Amino acid sequence: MTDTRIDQQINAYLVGGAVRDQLLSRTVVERDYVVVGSNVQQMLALGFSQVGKDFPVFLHPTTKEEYALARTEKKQGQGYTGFTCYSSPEVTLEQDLLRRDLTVNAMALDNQGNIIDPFNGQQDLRDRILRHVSPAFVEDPLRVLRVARFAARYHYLGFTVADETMALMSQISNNGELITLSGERVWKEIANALTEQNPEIFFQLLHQCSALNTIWPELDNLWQEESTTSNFANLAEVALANLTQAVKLTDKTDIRFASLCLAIPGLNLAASPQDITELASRLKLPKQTQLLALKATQLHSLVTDIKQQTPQAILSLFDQLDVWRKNEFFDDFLLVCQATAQAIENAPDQNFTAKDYLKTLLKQCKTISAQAFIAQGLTGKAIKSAMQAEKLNIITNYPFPDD
Ligand SMILES: Nc1ccn([C@@H]2O[C@H](COP(=O)(O)OP(=O)(O)OP(=O)(O)O)[C@@H](O)[C@H]2O)c(=O)n1
Repeated sequence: MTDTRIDQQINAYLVGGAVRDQLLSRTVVERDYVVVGSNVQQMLALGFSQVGKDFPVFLHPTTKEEYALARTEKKQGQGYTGFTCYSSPEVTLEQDLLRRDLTVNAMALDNQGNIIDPFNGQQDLRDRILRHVSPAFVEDPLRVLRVARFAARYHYLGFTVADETMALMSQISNNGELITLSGERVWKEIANALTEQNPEIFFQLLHQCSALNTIWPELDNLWQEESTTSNFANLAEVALANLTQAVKLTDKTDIRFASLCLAIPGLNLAASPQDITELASRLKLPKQTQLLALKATQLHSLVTDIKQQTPQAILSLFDQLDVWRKNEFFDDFLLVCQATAQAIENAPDQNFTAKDYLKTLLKQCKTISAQAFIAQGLTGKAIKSAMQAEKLNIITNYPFPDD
């Protein structure tokens, strides 16, 4: 509910993603406003609370939506943080829109429903083009990742990046500006891109403009690595096919991320878990994301070659995945294996029997409880040994079914 008394006293415009998504008939998740002709004192007097520390952003007293004073930005130092913001009642709406990244993000809507569109964002929306607003685009290297992310999000609508914008993205990347982005920022963009409908577009574009080379060189190298399967020209195609299949199977970022990791040869070896750890510290991966990528790269081949596994190897797989305590983690691990297996076979709808087999086995193994052995008088380590033996027995008596 908006408070009309407050809204009548300021000159506010809906801006950015909300206008863009409204025009695309997509659900608007967040509404941001720009306020023209006001100042900090007036906003506070109207009951807004200030939240921005680098520039004046306020929360509306009733809706809690974000209202920022119109501002200009000027690049000072290197990288993402080197900006000076200037806000004053004289800064116009057009000046505020000019500092923005893409024309489709640089439109405003007034409270009468009029669209203010000085950079032809509506035309670019109709033409399905992501185009930068001004040469100042290059002042913020994060925009390289943002544009790739928007391209991934709107790919299903036919959006592409304008050639001249791609040229600026390459320029930023080749000038080494991406190094100034913190691991956290980069991971945030990657994680967001992974939630989109076509995240493979994000990585493809970042490769094309030479950004991937800096932010995730191990993945970028795959474009040079030949694939051993005839379905794919190089390992990058394998990685992106894994990801595309993972997207079909799940919304979970961790699974989608791990499916990409499986195509990276260095990470694929059980003997080199430190590779993931190194990647994790560089990209500031959340613990769970790291753990799934690590376990999936180390252990997925046991599932791919399930027919060759001894009962001991299967039990060891269960133990290493801590399946006795972590149901959901095991399910996630199996989905990573499934995505890769189906992608490699180029059979997205094929049954992944290894998953059903392992889940059934696990269910049976979980019926074994310590109680029965305690009742037999066993104590301490003997209980654990007896339980392991019983689990092995179950696995031995339930081999993987022949085709
Ligand atoms: N590096 C950035 C970040 C933001 N913006 C501008 O600030 C607006 C709001 O930013 P944000 O909320 O991050 O993006 P949205 O466009 O709302 O996108 P999303 O749907 O992902 O939230 C953008 O539309 C854009 O006009 C920008 O120009 N450059």
